Amino acid sequence: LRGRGVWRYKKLIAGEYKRLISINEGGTPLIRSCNINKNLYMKYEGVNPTGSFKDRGMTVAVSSAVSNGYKTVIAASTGNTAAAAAAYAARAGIKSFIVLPKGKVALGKLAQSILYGTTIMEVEGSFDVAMGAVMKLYKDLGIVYPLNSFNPWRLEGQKTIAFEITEDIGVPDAVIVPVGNAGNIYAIWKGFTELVKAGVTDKIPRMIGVQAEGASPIARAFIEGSQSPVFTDSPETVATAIRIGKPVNWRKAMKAVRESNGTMLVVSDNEILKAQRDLARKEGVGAEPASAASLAGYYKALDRKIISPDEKVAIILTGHSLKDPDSMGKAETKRILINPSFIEKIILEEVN
Ligand SMILES: Cc1ncc(COP(=O)(O)O)c(/C=C/C(=O)C(=O)O)c1O
Repeated sequence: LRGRGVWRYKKLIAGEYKRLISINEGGTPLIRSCNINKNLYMKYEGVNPTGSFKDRGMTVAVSSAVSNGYKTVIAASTGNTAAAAAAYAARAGIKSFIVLPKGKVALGKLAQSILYGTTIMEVEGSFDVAMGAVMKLYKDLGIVYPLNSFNPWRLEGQKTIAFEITEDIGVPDAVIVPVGNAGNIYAIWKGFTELVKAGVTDKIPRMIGVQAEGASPIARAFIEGSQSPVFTDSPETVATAIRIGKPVNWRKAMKAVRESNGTMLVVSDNEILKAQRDLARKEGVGAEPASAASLAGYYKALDRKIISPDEKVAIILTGHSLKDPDSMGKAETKRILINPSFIEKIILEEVN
């Protein structure tokens, strides 16, 4: 394997692997902002093989599955876990099943899952109905290997985001992560704590989790200071990747945020869509709405003086814009039907 990406850190990834299933995931660019704030860095996970950070966890989890003789993997998903599970299972030559909330998965992710040839099972209701079914099934059947982020090997892969950021810019003052099922914020925090334990670094960034207003059980609990979240059966947000009402890893997320002296923030769908346009139109970076929640969270953190403009901050852009064409269509831009002879006139009007 080339010396970049997730398996560059093989020695720091727990577990023994007879076989590595890799599509050269990881090693993603950390892009410095040029028009929002020079102290802001964007970890662009959209350039992973299936277009989201999920590939980092999937390479480890599927390598673990095949190394332990599993021939069948399963995952509930809002879309990105599904696409990644399908791709890595295909590469491993094993069968994959994904369970999706019917009609609630962004088009790009559904199309990917179809292309990769997984078996798609759709359920009525939210992602949480799918998650509940998978949890029950793998406990009862035992013949399928679960790929959701309660699977520790997923987190072993995703923690490499922390290693790469540290190699690029050192330990930031804060890291802002969009939170759905809540595995990723914990995995990234775990990565930073392991670097301190290994004596490589001497500080942990403040971990700031961002949830969408209509799907924010953990953020609300954190803000209200209550011990456990109030789950919802009907999460709602344009950021369909994080439209999760009963996050399985909520305890882990709370631990990461509390122990890093971080916080949780709630952002509205409008703030998410504005942030998505800002990423594209100020930085040239195309991200899906859930990813843009981290920029919306950055704006809110600046506004509330949770972060100061001169602090070094990394935001995790978890998925590519192509995942969710419908959300891009919500943006507006000038689009005119013209007679070709008018092109010069229009351009001269626009640029003068
Ligand atoms: C683009 C994007 N951004 C953020 C998250 C939240 O990460 P977690 O808090 O670790 O869940 C997801 C999660 C998606 C799924 O849970 C799934 O694909 O089933 C995502 O796809």
